[in-house]
Amino acid sequence: MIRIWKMMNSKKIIFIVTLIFLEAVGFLVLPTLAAEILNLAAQGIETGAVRTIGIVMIVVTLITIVIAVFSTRLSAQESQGLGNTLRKKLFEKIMSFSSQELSSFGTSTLITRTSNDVMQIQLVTMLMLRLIIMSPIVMVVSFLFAFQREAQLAWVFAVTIPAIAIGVGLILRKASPIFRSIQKKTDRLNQIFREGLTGMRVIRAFNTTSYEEERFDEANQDFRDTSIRANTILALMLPVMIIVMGISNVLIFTQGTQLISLGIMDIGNLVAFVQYGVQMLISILQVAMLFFFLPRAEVSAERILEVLDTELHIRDESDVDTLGPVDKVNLELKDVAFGFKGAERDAVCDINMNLEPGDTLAIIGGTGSGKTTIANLITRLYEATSGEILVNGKDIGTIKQHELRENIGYAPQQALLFSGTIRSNLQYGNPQASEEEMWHALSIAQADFVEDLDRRVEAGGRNFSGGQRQRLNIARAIVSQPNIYIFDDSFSALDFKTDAKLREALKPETEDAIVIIIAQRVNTVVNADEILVLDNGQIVGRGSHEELMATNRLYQDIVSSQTKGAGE
Ligand SMILES: Nc1ncnc2c1ncn2[C@@H]1O[C@H](COP(=O)(O)OP(=O)(O)OP(=O)(O)O)[C@@H](O)[C@H]1O
Repeated sequence: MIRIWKMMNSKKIIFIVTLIFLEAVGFLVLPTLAAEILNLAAQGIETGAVRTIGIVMIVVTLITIVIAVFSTRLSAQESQGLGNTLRKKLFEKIMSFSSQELSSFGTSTLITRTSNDVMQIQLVTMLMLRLIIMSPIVMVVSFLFAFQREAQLAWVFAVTIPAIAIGVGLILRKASPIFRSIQKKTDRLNQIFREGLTGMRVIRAFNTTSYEEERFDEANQDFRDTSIRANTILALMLPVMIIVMGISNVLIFTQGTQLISLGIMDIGNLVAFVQYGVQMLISILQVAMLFFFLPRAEVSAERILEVLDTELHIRDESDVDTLGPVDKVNLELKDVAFGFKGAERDAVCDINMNLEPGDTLAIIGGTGSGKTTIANLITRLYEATSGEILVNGKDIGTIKQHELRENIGYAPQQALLFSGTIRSNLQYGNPQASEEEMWHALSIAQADFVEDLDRRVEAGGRNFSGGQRQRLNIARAIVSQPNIYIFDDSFSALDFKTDAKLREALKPETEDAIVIIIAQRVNTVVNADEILVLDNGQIVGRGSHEELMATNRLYQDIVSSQTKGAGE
């Protein structure tokens, strides 16, 4: 928590503390002034002095109110600002995560950490700035004022303060672990809710809606019961406070009236003393309240720092090399292998290829044979476990990730669009793309369904069909005019005719570029300069369509299974 608080502007915090100090002194001076009025009135002293003190009280109150409003506003600004900084840092960090880090956390918890956990920190920071700073000041100043008013009654605090401290301490001990667990339960609730939302179609198709509802109800009830338990314990604070205040007042009044009857004490001082006593007890209670929220915020802080401290698996080294502004590149993979953490065998191994500008390479293979993994290795979304991937002779691990990816136009297997417009989606590929370039890319991608670049795109592109999304993804890759095109199963939803037309239109566009086409369909790969046949992560055949037809058993099987399928 301290590490997170250190992210705040220390000068502003000092300023806020000063304002809060003035605010506390302002409010606490009032009982003393009121006591003076009562004392003067009891002694029958002329009204002029009483009026002067009254005016001073009004002025002090007004100034204190202005300070209070100002300091509350600044505290809110600072705590909101901290939330803002945390969300920004988290977002930037998560955006730099590789697939490995993303899957090790999971999407739900990352969302909870960026939203709910940050809100907990904001809340506690606001409380901290107001209560934790205000309360000790109020306690000390109240004690000093009370002591100055009547030193002989100050012993009452020796009874009441330990009593409230013990009561609050016991309650805290019981409640803290419960508050800690609430955060974990929030996570679980979010996870189930998210799974339910994203998997809604599958849930309906498999008729498992009631099972999902039960799962959600269980987590929801668990969350509710824990929250009720925590709040029930929290509610004990009030009776503790009332009892201790009652005891405090009885002691002060019985002792105070004796002192008054003995002529040692004035009536005004007794009233002021009672008010200071109440202020002190309220301050203790306020600090205690903060301790209720603190364990939850502490857990939130740990969870946020866990994300921020995650060591990036793939990152730019400090002495990064540069490709420079190039309009042609060659790409070489030398004995590349990659295995997922914990997997029994490598997802791909012994991958070799050497591609020059203008080359078209196709990769074909069954499900899970490692095609997408190769694309992810070239784009450096995965880091090769061994071997080298070279662009213009430079290892991609030594080039800035941003620069590497500037040279790659990638149409992923799961065509993804962002909420916005078709224009904004195409500009993801190239922010400077002109209207003409965008229409040109759309026409190559055979996206003839687009009539308006400003047509709305819903989140994930859900208002487009799978095939339309694919074509827009292809157009986005073309708009970026890269030196390396990677189409990962991007033509699978296109009919044979459109697939052929698209590849034909793409040819003049990619004369100086490397094109890698990943596909399961023979028609899509048949014209490539070279076809790699992948099986279980290994290249089991390479050559042109004709060469493979003559020599490669697996390729022959794929072709015959597809021609049979087409003939049926
Ligand atoms: N995140 C992951 N964690 C662990 N293993 C994975 C992960 N992603 C893929 N794999 C495994 O790696 C292997 C290669 O997967 P890859 O996605 O490259 O196959 P693919 O040839 O593209 O398949 P498809 O044509 O079905 O998309 C598969 O055996 C798969 O189970």
